[in-house]
Amino acid sequence: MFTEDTIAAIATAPGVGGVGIIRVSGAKAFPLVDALFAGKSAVPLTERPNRSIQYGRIVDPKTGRTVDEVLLLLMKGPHSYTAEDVIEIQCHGGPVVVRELLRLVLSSGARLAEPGEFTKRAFLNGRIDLTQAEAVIDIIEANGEAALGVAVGQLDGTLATWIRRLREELLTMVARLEVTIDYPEEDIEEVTTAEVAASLTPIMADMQHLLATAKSGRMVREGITTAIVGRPNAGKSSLMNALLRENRAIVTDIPGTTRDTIEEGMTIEGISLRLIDTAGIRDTEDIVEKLGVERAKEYVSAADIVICVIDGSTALSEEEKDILETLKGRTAVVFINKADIATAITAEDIAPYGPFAAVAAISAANGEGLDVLGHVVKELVYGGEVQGDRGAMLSNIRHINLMETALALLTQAKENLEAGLSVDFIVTDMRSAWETLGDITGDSLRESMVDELFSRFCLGK
Ligand SMILES: Nc1nc2c(c(=O)[nH]1)N(C=O)[C@@H](CNc1ccc(C(=O)N[C@@H](CCC(=O)O)C(=O)O)cc1)CN2
Ligand SMILES: Nc1nc2c(ncn2[C@@H]2O[C@H](COP(=O)(O)OP(=O)(O)OP(=O)(O)O)[C@@H](O)[C@H]2O)c(=O)[nH]1
Ligand SMILES: [Mg+2]
Repeated sequence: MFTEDTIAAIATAPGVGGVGIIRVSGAKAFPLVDALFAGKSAVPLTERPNRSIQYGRIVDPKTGRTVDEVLLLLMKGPHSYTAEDVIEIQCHGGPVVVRELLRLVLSSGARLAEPGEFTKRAFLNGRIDLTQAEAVIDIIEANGEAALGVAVGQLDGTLATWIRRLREELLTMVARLEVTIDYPEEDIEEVTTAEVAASLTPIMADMQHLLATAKSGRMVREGITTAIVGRPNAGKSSLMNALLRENRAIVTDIPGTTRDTIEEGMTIEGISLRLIDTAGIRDTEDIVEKLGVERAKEYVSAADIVICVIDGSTALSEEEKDILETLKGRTAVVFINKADIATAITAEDIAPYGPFAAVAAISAANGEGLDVLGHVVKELVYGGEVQGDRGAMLSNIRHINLMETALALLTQAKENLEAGLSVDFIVTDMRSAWETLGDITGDSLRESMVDELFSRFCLGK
């Protein structure tokens, strides 16, 4: 265990709430809080049952005044969140009470915790690995039920277990190769290199399998950028409002109403979407509208999903045909809008420009047909071979990059093995791959990386 400062912070969100929590962690947590606590019993907190709840008051020792009526949660290390002695002071949830209690704890010898420091201690004390610590941030920042599911899955250590197994297997192979360096008898080396090359194959397949989850993992974790495009007056802003169920964007019957892009978040099937309403695409002399049209095109090229809104009350215009042409190879949904008043365009008219993820007649005015979007989102995220919640999943770009690097190193090592290159080269690449995988879990500890990572946490976590 680390003999470090005792740290304290407010663990609950700022503002008014039912209960507020001040968390104290470190070797002095128990005596420090004891000096402020007054309950019925005179038994010191250290001698009371571990993991018990104690009722009493927090009293300012300088003035003798009661600050609040509280419950204390006693958790002795190593079985606590930080794996150190932890006391939580649960008080009434007002900003002033919470601040006063924190002030008292700090003036009694605790130091204000840095952002993420409680979780960092849990990591440094070996209770959790880096992927689990990152899962804690992801749980807090989850943008929808799906992202929460992925984060909770990572918190239980599934990903870490996978990676540790891969590392063990690599290390075994490295050891076998190193023997041939020490005893360079030709025949042993030949047999060993052939065997190692063969056993690299399933390891690399596992890594590829894990990387195959990355695309959907990332979309779930980060949300899906969805751009709404179409010609002026097609009903893009009306669609945006219908999806959000609020009058967010201005709607008029004047073509060219939306000039700048408008962004808003929503969840669909538990997955977070970043909806972007854009300026109707047309040739225009108006400088502001022209810039809006350029911006619309940029957003379309960067989007995960493009929703193309077509005005279904009149025949397909040349502008609309051009827009449809630009969607080749994209995940695109074509909504033939205004189905409540007319159906001058059918799905068959659109099909030749496809394939599209979906083509549907809708009405932004009455909401008809909009549920198609949910199916498209689900198919995009969970479709194909990768399922959402089975086994380990990669969703964090840091993990994805490291996994790709490790795989590239092993690919190199395998090629070199097969080409009969010196075993020293191969061992170097395999060791690098082993270290790189260790950066994912934090087993190959690099301090600057760890500091950077925990600084992204919020205070009190
Ligand atoms: N009041 C409160 N609620 C909270 C937390 C907290 O710290 N305090 N947590 C976080 O902020 C989360 C819970 N996470 C926790 C994780 C591990 C341990 C813990 O004591 N682990 C020990 C004992 C495990 C056991 O009893 O099986 C261990 O791992 O050894 C506690 C909380 C969510 N809710
Ligand atoms: N009947 C009917 N009218 C609609 C529907 N959707 C939009 N409209 C009308 O079409 C006109 C244009 O709607 P907007 O949502 O502003 O169109 P837009 O595509 O955002 O237009 P720009 O911002 O100019 O590019 C408005 O008068 C809307 O009331 C629909 O589903 N049915
Ligand atoms: Mg608009």
